[in-house]
Amino acid sequence: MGLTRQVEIKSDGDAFHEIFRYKPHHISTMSPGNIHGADLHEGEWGTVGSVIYWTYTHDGKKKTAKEIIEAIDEEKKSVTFKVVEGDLMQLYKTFIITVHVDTKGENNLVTWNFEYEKLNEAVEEPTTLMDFAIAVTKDIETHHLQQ
Ligand SMILES: CC[C@@H](C)C[C@@H](CC)C(C)C
Repeated sequence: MGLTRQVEIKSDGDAFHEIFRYKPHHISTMSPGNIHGADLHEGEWGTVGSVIYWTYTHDGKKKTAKEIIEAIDEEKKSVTFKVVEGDLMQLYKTFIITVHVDTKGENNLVTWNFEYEKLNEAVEEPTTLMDFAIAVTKDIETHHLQQ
């Protein structure tokens, strides 16, 4: 199962990619209502295999997610996170999040992609988490435009 949403940002696409690759721990200052922290548990920032522990508020509830960076494509400016622990694992067998920035045109197009398997048919599509990702995207854009 998959879910994809795209949103244009007016701020610099390379800077946006850098945030999710090298500085996810900066997002809590840019989107404090959504992201409370991103701690490096293993490896180095921005490397495949590194493990990041997120604390965030989604649907009004405090949640956590432990994610491994599974892939980084510098050329395509994409980062792929595999969720391995936390609230999402109570609903989904697997959950993979890819964030990609297309900086070709004069605008920058951010694409969020969720690939997931539900634990059972009653589990809903993660549309509110996608809304959350878009909200975080816009907060990062606002922060970068203010600089
Ligand atoms: C499911 C945990 C969240 C905090 C993941 C974030 C990107 C990896 C969020 C912005 C979708």
